Amino acid sequence: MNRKEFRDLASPTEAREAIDSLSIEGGVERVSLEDARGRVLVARLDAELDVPGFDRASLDGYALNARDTFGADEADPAELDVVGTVHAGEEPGVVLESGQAAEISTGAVMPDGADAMVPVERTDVGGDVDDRTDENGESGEDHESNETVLVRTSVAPGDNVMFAGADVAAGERALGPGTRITPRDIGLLSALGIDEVPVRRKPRVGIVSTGDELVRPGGDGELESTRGEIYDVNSYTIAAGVEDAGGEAVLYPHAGDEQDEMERILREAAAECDLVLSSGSTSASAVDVIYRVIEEQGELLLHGVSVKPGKPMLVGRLDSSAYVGLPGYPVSAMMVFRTFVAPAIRRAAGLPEPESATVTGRMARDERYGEGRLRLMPVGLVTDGDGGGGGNGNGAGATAGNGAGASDTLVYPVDKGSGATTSLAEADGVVEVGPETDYLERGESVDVQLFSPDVRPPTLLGVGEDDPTLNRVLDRLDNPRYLSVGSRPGLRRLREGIPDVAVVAGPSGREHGLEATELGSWERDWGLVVRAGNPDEIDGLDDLVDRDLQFVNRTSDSGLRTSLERALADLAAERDAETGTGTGTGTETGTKTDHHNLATQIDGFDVGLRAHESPARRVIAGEADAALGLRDTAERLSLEYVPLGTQTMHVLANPDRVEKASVRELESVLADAVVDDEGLSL
Ligand SMILES: Nc1nc2c(c(=O)[nH]1)N[C@H]1C(S)=C(S)[C@@H](COP(=O)(O)OP(=O)(O)OC[C@H]3O[C@@H](n4cnc5c(N)ncnc54)[C@H](O)[C@@H]3O)O[C@H]1N2
Ligand code: MOO
Repeated sequence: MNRKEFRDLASPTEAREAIDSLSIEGGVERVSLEDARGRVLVARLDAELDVPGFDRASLDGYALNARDTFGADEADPAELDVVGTVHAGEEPGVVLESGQAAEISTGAVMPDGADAMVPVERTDVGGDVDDRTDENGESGEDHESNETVLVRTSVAPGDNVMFAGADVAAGERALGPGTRITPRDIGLLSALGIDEVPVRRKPRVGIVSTGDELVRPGGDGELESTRGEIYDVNSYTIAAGVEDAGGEAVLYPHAGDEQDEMERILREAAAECDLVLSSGSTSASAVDVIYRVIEEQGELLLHGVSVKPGKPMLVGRLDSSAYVGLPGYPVSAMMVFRTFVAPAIRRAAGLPEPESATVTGRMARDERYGEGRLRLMPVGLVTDGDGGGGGNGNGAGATAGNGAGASDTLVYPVDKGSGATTSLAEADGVVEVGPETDYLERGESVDVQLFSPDVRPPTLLGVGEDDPTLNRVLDRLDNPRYLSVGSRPGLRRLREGIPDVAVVAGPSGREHGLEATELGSWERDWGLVVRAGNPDEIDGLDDLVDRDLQFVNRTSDSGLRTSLERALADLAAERDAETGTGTGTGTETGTKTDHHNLATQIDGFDVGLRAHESPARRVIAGEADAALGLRDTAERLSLEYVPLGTQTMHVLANPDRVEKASVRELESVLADAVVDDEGLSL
C-alpha cells in the first residue's frame, strides 16, 4: 500500500487562496422577525409607510393652537376651554377652534385644529373643579364647556408634536444590504410593519470525524482504554467554531478508518452542505486515506501545508460541496480551523472579520523551534509585577485588575503537544512565528493574537502539585489558572519567574534555596489507597515489597512519589539494621538495601500516573490492589486508606508578585481557612 509522503508543502498563502477559490455561500432565505437577530440582510429595505403614520402628541397634556398661547407665562396664563379628551389608539372626536384645547395622552393623534401641545406640568385646571361633570374624562362631547385650562407657557407650532413620517418617511432607505441585524434594527423593522426579511442563508457546514477509536461524549458505558477508545473532541470544538463564525454546523456519524465508509459519509454530507470538514486520516499511516476519497471522487487542490500544527491539511471539492480535511489531533484541527477555515465561513456568512485583539508581551522563557514552517504557537499570559493598572491594592473582593496596565505581560508557550486539548484550553492566544525564526529569546517582545477579544488572561497563575484541598482554595478566587505540573517542575518554573505562585509538597521553598514568600501551608495524609474493606489486608509498604500485589504509582514529578521514595529508603535502612543484627531478609547478602532495591520488588512501581486521583481509579477498575494516594481521595471514592505519613503543602509566591491583588487574595483565603482534623477546610 503506498502511503502519503509530505515532500512538497504548500505555503500558508497558497492554502488560503485554495480555500478562497471554493464557493461556500449558502444563498438566500427569508426569516421572520423573531429569527432575524444577527442575520445578514441581502437587500435594501425601504420604508413603505410613514412612521408615525399621523401627527402625534409627544407628552401628556393639552393639544391646542399655538397662536392661543402667545405671550402666556407663569404669571399670565392663557385660559382655554377644554372641549374633549384624546387617548392613544383612538380617533379624536373633536375639532379645535380658536381658544379651545383638548386633553391628550402621549402617543395620541393630534386633533384637527391643533398644531402644538403643552405638557400637563405647565398647566393648571381653570374654572371651578366642582363644575366638572365628567370626572372620568370621557370623550369630548361629555365635557362641560365651562371647564378651562390655564396654560402657563407659550408654545410655537409643532412644539411637542411628532409629525407623520418624522421617524421614517415612506420611500426612505431603512436598512441597507449587508446589515447584520441588531435588536435596534429589529425595532425599526417592527415599526415599519415588516415581519419577514431576506437574509443570507448560513453556510451549512458538515462535520465528519474519522477514526475507529472515537466515541461520542455522554454515550452509554465507559471508554474501552484497552482498545484505545477516546471521546470525540473535534466534532464539538469544530461545530462550536462553525457556529461562532456564522455557519450552521451539522454533525454526521463518525466514519471508521475504511475508505468506503469515509466516502459514503463524506458524500452524504457533501450532498447536504456547502462545506464539508473532516477530521483525521490526513497523515501518513496506512489508514490515512481520506485524500484518496477526494482525489478519486472529487478534486484535491492541495494536501500538506507548511504550518505547525496542521501540516497534513487538505483542500478540495467533493461533488457540489467545498471540502477541507483537518488533521485529527485536536490542537491541529482547531488551529487549522481558526486560521484558514473560519475566515472563509465568516466571509460566506457575510460577517466582518472580528476585531483583532492583539496583546504585546515579553517571552517568559527561551523557545527554540527550527522546522522552517510557520508556527502557530499557543501561549498563555501572565501579568508581571504588582498587577499594575488600577491600584486595586486592598485585598477583599478585589477583582484583580488584569487589563493591560502599567505592568508587563509575560508570554509563555503552552505546548503539551497537538494531541492535548489543554494545549488550547490553558492558552489565551497564539503567537505566529515565521518560518525564518528558529529562536525566541526570553524577554523578546511578541504579539499575541487573543483567541477572541473578550479573552481575559487569568488573574493568578499557579503551578505545582495536584491537590484536592488546593482545588477548593482555587474555587474561592476569581478566574485563576493552575497548571498541575508536579512539585519539582513547579519549583523550577517559579525559579524562572513565570508563575505567580507555586504549590509544592514536602520541604518549603527555603530548603530548596528559593527566595520565595510562603503564603500559607497545610498538611495532607498520604498512603496507600486500597479496595473498600481492605480485603487483601494491606498494612503498609512491607506488604507491597514482600507480597504479590499490583501497585500503581505517581510520576516522579509528584511530591507524593518523593515521599514514597523516602519512606522506602527508611524501610530499606530498617531492614539493613535488622540484617546487621542477623535477621535474614530477602535481600541479597552483602549488598546494602537501598530504596531502589525495594522498588524493583514492587510490581507496578514504575507505572507513574500524573494526577492525584488516577492511581486510585485503577484500584476501582480492578486493575490494581494498591495505589499511591491521599486519604482525602480514598474517602471521596469510598476506598480504604492505609496511612504512610503526612506531608506539608507550601504555597510559595514569586517575590516580584507578592503585591499583586490576586496573590494577596490567595493569601487571605489561605489565612481564613481552618485547619482541623479533616485537614484544611474553607
Ligand atoms: N509518519 C508520519 N506520521 C505523522 C505525520 C507525518 O508527517 N508523518 N504527521 C503528524 C501530524 S503533523 C499530524 S497533525 C497527525 C495528523 O494525523 P491524522 O490527521 O491522520 O489524524 P489521525 O491519525 O486520525 O489522528 C491523530 C490523533 O488525533 C486523535 N483524534 C483523531 N480524531 C479525533 C477527534 N475527533 N477527537 C479527538 N481526538 C481525535 C487520534 O486518536 C490520534 O491520536 O499525524 C502525525 N503523524
Ligand atoms: O502538523 Mo501536526 O498538525 O504538527 O500536529
